Amino acid sequence: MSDTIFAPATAAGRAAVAVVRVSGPEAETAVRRLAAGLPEPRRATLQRLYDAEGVEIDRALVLWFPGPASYTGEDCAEFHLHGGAAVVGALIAALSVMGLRLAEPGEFTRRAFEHGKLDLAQAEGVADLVDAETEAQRRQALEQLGGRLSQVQARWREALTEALAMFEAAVDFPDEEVPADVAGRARPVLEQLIGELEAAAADAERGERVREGYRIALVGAPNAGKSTLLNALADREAAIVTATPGTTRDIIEVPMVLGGYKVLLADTAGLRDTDNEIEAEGVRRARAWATSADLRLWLVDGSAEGRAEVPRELQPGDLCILTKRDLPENEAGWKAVEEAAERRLPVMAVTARGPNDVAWLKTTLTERVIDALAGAAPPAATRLRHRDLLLEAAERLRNALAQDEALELAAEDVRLAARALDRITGRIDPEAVLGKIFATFCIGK
Ligand SMILES: Nc1nc2c(c(=O)[nH]1)N(C=O)[C@@H](CNc1ccc(C(=O)N[C@@H](CCC(=O)O)C(=O)O)cc1)CN2
Repeated sequence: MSDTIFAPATAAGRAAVAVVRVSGPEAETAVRRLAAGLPEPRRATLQRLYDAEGVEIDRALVLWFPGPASYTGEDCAEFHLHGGAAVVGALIAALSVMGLRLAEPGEFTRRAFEHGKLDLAQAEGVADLVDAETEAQRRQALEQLGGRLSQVQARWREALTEALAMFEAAVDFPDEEVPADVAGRARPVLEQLIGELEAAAADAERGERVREGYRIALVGAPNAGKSTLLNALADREAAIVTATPGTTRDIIEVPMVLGGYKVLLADTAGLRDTDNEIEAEGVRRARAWATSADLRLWLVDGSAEGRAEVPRELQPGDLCILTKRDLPENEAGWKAVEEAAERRLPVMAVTARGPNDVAWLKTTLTERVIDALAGAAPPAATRLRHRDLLLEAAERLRNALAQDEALELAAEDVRLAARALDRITGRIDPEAVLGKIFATFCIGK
């Protein structure tokens, strides 16, 4: 199998221009065979491309990036073709005939990682940037690609290396001139680090929300007006609306963008006891979605008789929305206001028929999303993978501190914490530890 890969870099479909990329040792040969010659490095050159039979494929812009100064670190070439599917197909066929192979997903970036052009966190930034649909996602991904997480990781890693050097010096050279209170000196360093790691792990949740969407659940009794409000907020008929209670059974998730952030708004089955197996499953799913959501809107038909049950999923900071404000307010509305006051939930009375009400609610939701996700700076950690590794590192350091006099065991815990941090950027550097010992303590001579 060839070590030289190719792939369309642009999406399939009708487009003015399509880009096909090639990376690997055969890239130069491929360009020479297809075009009249090798263009000057990194300079777009208009060339006629021919297949092995001498049939013209296209008049294209060809770019030549000799390694290692290329995206992947290998010899790379790009063909900027006319966007037709047949044009792309003809070039791909010609490259295949030469023995090059179609790249696997992410393989160009993987090669960039393997050649040290990017670390793992930056590679994730590339993936997130390609997926970015909102401004917030774009900013966050660009920070990660730019090495924000890598830089904080390097700072933590440095502190750990120093702490480890102290422990290892005390273990390996007990008779030398090592400061006797080595563990004592390492303690405040590790304590501070644990705090920073745990704070970054908590902040990673913000990063995950930016990537995946802030989740808002519409909950309440059947016929409270959840689907109508969802449609009004989404500005399209996403959910079926009928007068029959229990119409919505599955969860209807509508992606929206509020204030530059991705939001998932979910209409859920009306909460009630039911013998209908399908509806009961819908209620179970509604409760689960609502529990894990970032914000719940408790909808109550303010014009109804009786008293609406308070969903047990409600949390502090949720909103109570009285619907059908265009109808005369009734007992259900008054009772809900009382319940909301008791729980200190803000109340808004709206009608989905009134565009101003819908706009006002949207503004309120936008403020909530911004409050939750826009910090002073974008989060450094942005994925569950980062969060897990940060928490693992913090946990190892807590163990290290609990080792007390057992320096060897403490050193091992610190080493495991370092390994967890290394996995964030995907690199391991044990040489650095030894280097630090001799640099800081001048032992051995
Ligand atoms: N046509 C095209 N546009 C693209 C890309 C691409 O590969 N091709 N990119 C791909 O995702 C992004 C740009 N990222 C790139 C990152 C590094 C290098 C590169 O050649 N790096 C070399 C040289 C750096 C320099 O001279 O400044 C290196 O790192 O050594 C190229 C593109 C977005 N736009």
